[in-house]
Amino acid sequence: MTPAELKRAAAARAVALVEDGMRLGLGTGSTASVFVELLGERVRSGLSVVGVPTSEATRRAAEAAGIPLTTLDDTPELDLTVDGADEIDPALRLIKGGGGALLREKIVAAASRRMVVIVDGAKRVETLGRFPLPIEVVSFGLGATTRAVAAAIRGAGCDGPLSLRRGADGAPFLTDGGHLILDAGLDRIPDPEALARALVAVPGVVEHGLFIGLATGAVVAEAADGQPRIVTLGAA
Ligand SMILES: O=C[C@H](O)[C@H](O)[C@H](O)COP(=O)(O)O
Repeated sequence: MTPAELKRAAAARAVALVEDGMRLGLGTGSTASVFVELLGERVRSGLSVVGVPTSEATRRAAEAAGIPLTTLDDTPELDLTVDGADEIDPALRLIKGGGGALLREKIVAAASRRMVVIVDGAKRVETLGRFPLPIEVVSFGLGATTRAVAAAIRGAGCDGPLSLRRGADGAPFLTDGGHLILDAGLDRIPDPEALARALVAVPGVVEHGLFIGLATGAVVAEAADGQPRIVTLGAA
């Protein structure tokens, strides 16, 4: 089974959780984009929902799929957000932001009663940190902010290189909010809560990719005898 087939299986299972009239958060990334595509098929068959996209890319995909969109200004409380993740641990703690959408994703997840994560089995880890942790920062004061972030990371019992994310053209990657991303190669994050607290205390840090206490469930698609096997975690 390819990762793409597993992502599709997880997304298909999550689409079945959507009920008529729901207000949805629409995640970002390759797995969430399959969810948006499949949700669009249900909408075109008569399902009535509204969605808040977590990125400009998802906005474009949702519009193309015919999904009615709203904003958190008009719809400040959502019923369900479905989103991918870069890592998920047994406590449903996540690393997100590999695609740079972590800020809007976290705002949307926090506004949702439920957040269901859709991943292929390779994203499951015992300890978060193998995937570099994205940290969104403002460009003003980047040198000083980077030093302060490094100190916060060490203070939380972690260590590893910080690198400024760049696009394919070599220029610094800019998020939808116009910010920069530092990727922290930590390998292991023994205390994600402590690291999260330390990072948000640094002036210049806008958000980080640790999602703690936000996911209420997960749909994990694993390969078993050439077929996708769905494992659900939490309430999913
Ligand atoms: O910023 C991107 C998001 O957090 C994605 O949900 C995450 O990177 C997972 O993406 P994918 O489903 O493409 O692995």
